[in-house]
Amino acid sequence: MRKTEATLLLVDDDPDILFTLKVFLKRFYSQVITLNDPKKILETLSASVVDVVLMDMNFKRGVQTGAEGLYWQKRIAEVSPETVIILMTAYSDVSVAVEGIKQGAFDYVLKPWDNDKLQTTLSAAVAHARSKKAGHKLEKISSSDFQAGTDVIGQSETFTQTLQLVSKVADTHAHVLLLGENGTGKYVIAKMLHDNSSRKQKPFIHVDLGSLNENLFESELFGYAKGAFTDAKEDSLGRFELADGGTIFLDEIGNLPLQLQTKLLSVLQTQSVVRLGEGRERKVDVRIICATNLDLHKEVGAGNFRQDLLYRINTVEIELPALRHRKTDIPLLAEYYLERNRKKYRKGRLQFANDALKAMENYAWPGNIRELEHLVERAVILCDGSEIQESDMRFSKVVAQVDNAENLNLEQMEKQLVAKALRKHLDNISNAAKELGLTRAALYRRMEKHGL
Ligand SMILES: Nc1ncnc2c1ncn2[C@@H]1O[C@H](COP(=O)(O)OP(=O)(O)OP(=O)(O)O)[C@@H](O)[C@H]1O
Repeated sequence: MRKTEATLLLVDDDPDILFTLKVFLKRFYSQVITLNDPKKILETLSASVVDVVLMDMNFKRGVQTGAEGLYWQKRIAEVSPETVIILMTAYSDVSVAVEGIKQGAFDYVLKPWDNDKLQTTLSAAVAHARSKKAGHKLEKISSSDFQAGTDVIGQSETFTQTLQLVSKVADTHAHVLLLGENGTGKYVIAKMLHDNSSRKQKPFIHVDLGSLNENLFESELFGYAKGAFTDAKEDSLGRFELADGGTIFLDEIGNLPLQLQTKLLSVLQTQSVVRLGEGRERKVDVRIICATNLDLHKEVGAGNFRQDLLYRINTVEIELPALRHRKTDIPLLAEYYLERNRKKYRKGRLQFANDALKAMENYAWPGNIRELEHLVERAVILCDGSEIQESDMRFSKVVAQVDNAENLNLEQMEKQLVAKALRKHLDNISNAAKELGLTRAALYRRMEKHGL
């Protein structure tokens, strides 16, 4: 078994407990440090990057108040805010551990511990430590090296809660359903779930179900045997088999026609696929993550989506907030994309004027982060001076009214926006899609839906 790259720090005054824990945890984690004296915690944190501290709450014989544990928890948070803390306590002292959680500890473990439960808690804590680090990169925004598409930006309360949920479920087998408007980061979060799971060394396969027609659906997902149809010159693996041992991300699942939903359900039930033109079942070990911008519960009510399929895929539902509902993240994201594009287009010093930042915060962002990304990129390209003004941002006027018009029928609003973008770009799909913050496939689907 491959060990997870993570450093754990175990603190307990009982050497036997430290020894037993260390022997067990060394099987799973690359580095396990032990301390029998909490006074050495701060020194250790300054010498090593510690992902998770697992700490007893009482260090003096006969003292069971937990006050020491709470004290050290606070000190750890001050010197190493990215480190995640798990408290260890006896059953009789759970109330103190709960107080620790209120003060920011990730979780607590009861003594005597159960090895499986301990390992589950620790792996969730390690995943959480990773997402904390990802969020923390923000503070280094002007100096960090950006890697296209890999940073997950956001510190608002709403988004932090989402990340906490992500870290809790990442390293489990739970099927996850990601909900949220276009461009809210469903793909990014799906990848994050995979990267923080024990499947991370195996493939992450993305399938845009909305762009597969009925003919392609089976051959793409389940594969085919040579001769299954005219162009099938040789055997071919489907996406499920490609994802074996890893994760398959079924995007736009809400757009899957009913007859294909039945086929997908059968794969999920049997955990096996049958290649087109072949009789035998092939077992696959795949974690399923699905995403949609539709309200699937409503779609079930309307008879457009199978309830049994919904229950198969939504063990955990994670709702990604629209950008207009995480306003404090707008300047962070804008700065992030400004810096990235400034480097990409080799521009010198460049910053947002106050009016541009204000306008961004007040804008409705119907295309969410993808729209912001495109708008900032365009502004960086077009801006001649060293300050991006509101006028460089080119917000869509109709879109700007969306927030005030939230009570209006969203379908009508969407139709209006799509029609306007098409008119403006003289039916050029790529440009209209870019302006709306949609993929070309997503725009086509909306055109079809609204009969445009
Ligand atoms: N938290 C984030 N920090 C930085 N960039 C982000 C974040 N979330 C999303 N993005 C960027 O926003 C864009 C859209 O994200 P993504 O494709 O994950 O959204 P989506 O919800 O899957 O969209 P759609 O529903 O249209 O498929 C991507 O370029 C992505 O890199």
